[in-house]
Amino acid sequence: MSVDERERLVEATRALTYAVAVTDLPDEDLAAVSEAVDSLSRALRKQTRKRCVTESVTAVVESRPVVLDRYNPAMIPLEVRFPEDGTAAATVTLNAVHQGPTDSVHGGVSGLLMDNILGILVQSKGLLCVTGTLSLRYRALTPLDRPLELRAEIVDHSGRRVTVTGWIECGGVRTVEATGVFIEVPSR
Ligand SMILES: CCCCCCCCCCCCCCCC(=O)SCCNC(=O)CCNC(=O)[C@H](O)C(C)(C)COP(=O)(O)OP(=O)(O)OC[C@H]1O[C@@H](n2cnc3c(N)ncnc32)[C@H](O)[C@@H]1OP(=O)(O)O
Repeated sequence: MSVDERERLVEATRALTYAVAVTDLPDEDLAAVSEAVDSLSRALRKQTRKRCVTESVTAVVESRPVVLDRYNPAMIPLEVRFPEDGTAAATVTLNAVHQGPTDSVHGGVSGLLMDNILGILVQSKGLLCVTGTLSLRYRALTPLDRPLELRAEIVDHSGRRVTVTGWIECGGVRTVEATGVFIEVPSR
């Protein structure tokens, strides 16, 4: 399967996940759809690999946007830009699939987004790190179906510890603040 065809399949699968989450069809119609989905799963599993396709960490170059989790339908694809001020930025809109409180983003999903944008910023500086500690402050509910602005900036680098802060804003309102301590690890 070419990479573009894989991306198309992943996008179609995300659309299916959304449709499953919000469908209001009666049970008798759902039974037929379930059979069709089972049949697609069987077709795909005729040939498998052990892990999801991922981009190489070394492919991350600051100043060139990267797309995280492009090929994993269970994750949120995130196109990250690297502005000249040394930060990382991304815009994403989430839907019912990622709901926590009514009409709002699940707090764990916000944590995932923060970990990813903080982590990719560190990676973009050529520092191979894992997340040591991630702290989150939820200042307000983060809405679904509206563009969210994500940002990250490095505030300290001492020894193997890189400290990064970040936030999520919607319509100028900051809803989540994060601080991550990333620890440099030897390249594997
Ligand atoms: C083109 C497209 C390309 C795409 C390409 C994508 C690839 C790019 C994706 C990037 C976006 C992903 C971002 C997700 C990133 C994860 O999700 S990583 C997964 C979650 N994290 C983990 O699983 C980490 C598990 N923990 C560990 O492996 C180890 O505990 C650690 C963190 C390596 C530390 O162990 P260690 O090496 O034995 O460290 P140790 O000697 O005890 O301490 C070293 C220093 O770190 C400090 N430290 C140790 N642990 C901690 C801690 N937990 N908290 C704070 N400080 C700590 C110590 O205080 C010490 O500090 P100094 O005294 O040197 O100042």
